[in-house]
Amino acid sequence: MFGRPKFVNIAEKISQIPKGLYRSEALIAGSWKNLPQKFAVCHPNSGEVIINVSDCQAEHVLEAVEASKCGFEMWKAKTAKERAAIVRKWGTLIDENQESLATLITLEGGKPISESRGEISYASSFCEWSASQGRLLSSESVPSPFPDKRILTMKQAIGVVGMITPWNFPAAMVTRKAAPALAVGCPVILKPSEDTPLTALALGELALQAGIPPECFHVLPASRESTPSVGKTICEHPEIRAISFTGSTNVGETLLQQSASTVKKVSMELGGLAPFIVFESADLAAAAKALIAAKFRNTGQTCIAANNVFVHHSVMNEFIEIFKVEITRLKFGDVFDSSTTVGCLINSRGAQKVQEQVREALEKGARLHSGGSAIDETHFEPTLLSDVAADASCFTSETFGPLCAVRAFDSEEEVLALANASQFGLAGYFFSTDHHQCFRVAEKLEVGMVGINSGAISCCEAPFGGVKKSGLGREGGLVGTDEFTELKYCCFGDL
Ligand SMILES: NC(=O)c1ccc[n+]([C@@H]2O[C@H](COP(=O)([O-])OP(=O)(O)OC[C@H]3O[C@@H](n4cnc5c(N)ncnc54)[C@H](O)[C@@H]3O)[C@@H](O)[C@H]2O)c1
Ligand SMILES: O=CCCC(=O)O
Repeated sequence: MFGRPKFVNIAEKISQIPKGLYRSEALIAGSWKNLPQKFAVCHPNSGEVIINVSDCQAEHVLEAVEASKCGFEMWKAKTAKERAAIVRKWGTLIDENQESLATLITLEGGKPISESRGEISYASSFCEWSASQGRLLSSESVPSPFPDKRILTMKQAIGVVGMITPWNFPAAMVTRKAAPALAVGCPVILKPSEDTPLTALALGELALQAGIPPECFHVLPASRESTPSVGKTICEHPEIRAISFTGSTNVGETLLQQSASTVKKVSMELGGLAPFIVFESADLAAAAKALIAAKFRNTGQTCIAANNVFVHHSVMNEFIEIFKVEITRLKFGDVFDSSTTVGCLINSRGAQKVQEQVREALEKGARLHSGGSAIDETHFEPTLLSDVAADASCFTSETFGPLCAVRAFDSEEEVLALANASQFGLAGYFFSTDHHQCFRVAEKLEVGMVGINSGAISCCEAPFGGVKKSGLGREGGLVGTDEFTELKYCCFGDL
């Protein structure tokens, strides 16, 4: 099960990607800018440098804003149908280049290649969905209380939008934001994660090929050092009317503060601490399979990953035995092998965090059933702990790695209190065959998304987002375009 990761021949992988999709320059107003300052993008599997990428600064944000101002006038003047055709084409091109884009994700993010292919399908689905959504922006007429007046509301594109995205879904987090923004008429200035800019730059090339005007899609890679000033410039620029961020809650808080002076519309998809509850009536085999999906997808580096697993004490032993068998089915190792299901962590800090959480949980009395150790700097064995103390750090903070931490509970009230004690509220999951309980618990869990007898909840048709410190706003679903529109009320008088 736990094979050693294989050496990846980076040059050979790159040679399989069409030249136009392998970019290291910034994309501003349709020009590929080879900037003198660069930063290294590495393959997390080995730490080897893939390529040095142009490092944008605050001045590049200003350049992109200037272009976007003209872009906005031109793009919003198009019909929704014209924009939809272009956004849909972007999705088609993403699908057509699935293998190249998946290779980039795996090279720079270390995601197992089969999951990277899945991410590309997920990413393109937001283009197709948003293209349709853009055509359905509705106006409403509400009966007026005055006989000579009429009330009409309309949704209008908000303007230039700044976007900052994470490394864990370097394609899907871009299209989940950019496709709806573009579909309603907003230009996009994107700052991708410093760990995974290559996927975003390839998406930029495909956006140009699809016909998105050069003034309307800019990709500004920036190093860890340059990112704070690039982010601050995006947040404080008065011409950028909305910011859409996905990433950690700490950074989200900073961006919220920085956006205050220009009173921007903010959309924040932040960290989670998802409870996964197995009630006594649950189908344990189904729950174990779902927990594998909810925990180990992207090697545990998912904002909606099951983090705090609660199992009713009456089924605990049986559940652990079933789940241990499921863990042995995971295939850990070479990220370019299509059968690999668990890959590497984004960097050595990710692996050290998991190691530290395991050490502390064991010290506090947890039992180790499987895994428990790092294989090398970025690879950590899929790990199962039970009897985890409620105050262990793997229960109080996002693990973001292949560690499954379980504790027992006695009653529905107790487990809801434990689950809702968190400051976070992104996703939650539970398994039960008692339909009364299903409704009760779904209503009482303080999260933005609930999986009821399901561990896989993401799709473009559903509204993605959290409550409490997990964020503000929703992406996808019927409301995904709302983040990029303003509601205008028109009062027609003297009629
Ligand atoms: N809710 C969601 O939809 C969702 C989705 C994916 C990831 N996440 C969360 O993201 C986190 C992991 O991703 P990460 O490590 O890339 O998060 P991160 O917050 O460190 O980085 C996210 C992005 O913010 C940028 N950034 C960092 N500091 C900044 C600053 N001072 N100003 C402006 N930008 C800055 C980074 O360069 C990156 O592009 C986890 O907490 C995870 O739960 C949430
Ligand atoms: O990591 C967060 C995004 C994952 C998802 O969209 O399912």
